Amino acid sequence: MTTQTVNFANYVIPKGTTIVANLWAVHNDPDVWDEPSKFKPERHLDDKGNFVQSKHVIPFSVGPRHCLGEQLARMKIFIFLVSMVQKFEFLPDPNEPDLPEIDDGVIGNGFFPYPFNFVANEI
Ligand code: HEM
Repeated sequence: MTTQTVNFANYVIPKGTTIVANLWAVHNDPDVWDEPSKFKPERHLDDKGNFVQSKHVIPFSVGPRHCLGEQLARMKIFIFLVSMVQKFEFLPDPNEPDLPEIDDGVIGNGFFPYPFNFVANEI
């Protein structure tokens, strides 16, 4: 929250305004990412297939107010996803095979895809 009125890039931000960083814009910056709205996990691999960390991927934000729960969240997401893909095969719902576009969704506190159904078959 601004503690005083701020002049920034031709905008006047009044005292007491809550500021939220637009991390979606960072993750979809066409100056950094080739076709940012396309699902291309290989963009994070080098030519030997090793993962390459990028300073432009900041879902937990950066700086003094970055997420305090980052390590816990990363561990939980890893354990959850690995457990799921070890036990299930995920397939599109045959009754609704068209998945929503990856860049189409609802903007709020984050950017969320529209709901869709899928089938999980136990392996
Ligand atoms: C995928 C999961 C999560 C994501 C993507 C995420 C993301 C973020 C982001 C972007 C911020 C900075 C918000 C801002 O601009 O002020 C933040 C702050 C924070 N997060 Fe998370 N978070 C996650 C999970 C968690 C968990 C599991 C915890 C606690 C158990 C947590 C605790 C916090 C706290 C305490 C702050 C405030 C830090 C401060 O203002 O100094 N987060 N988080």
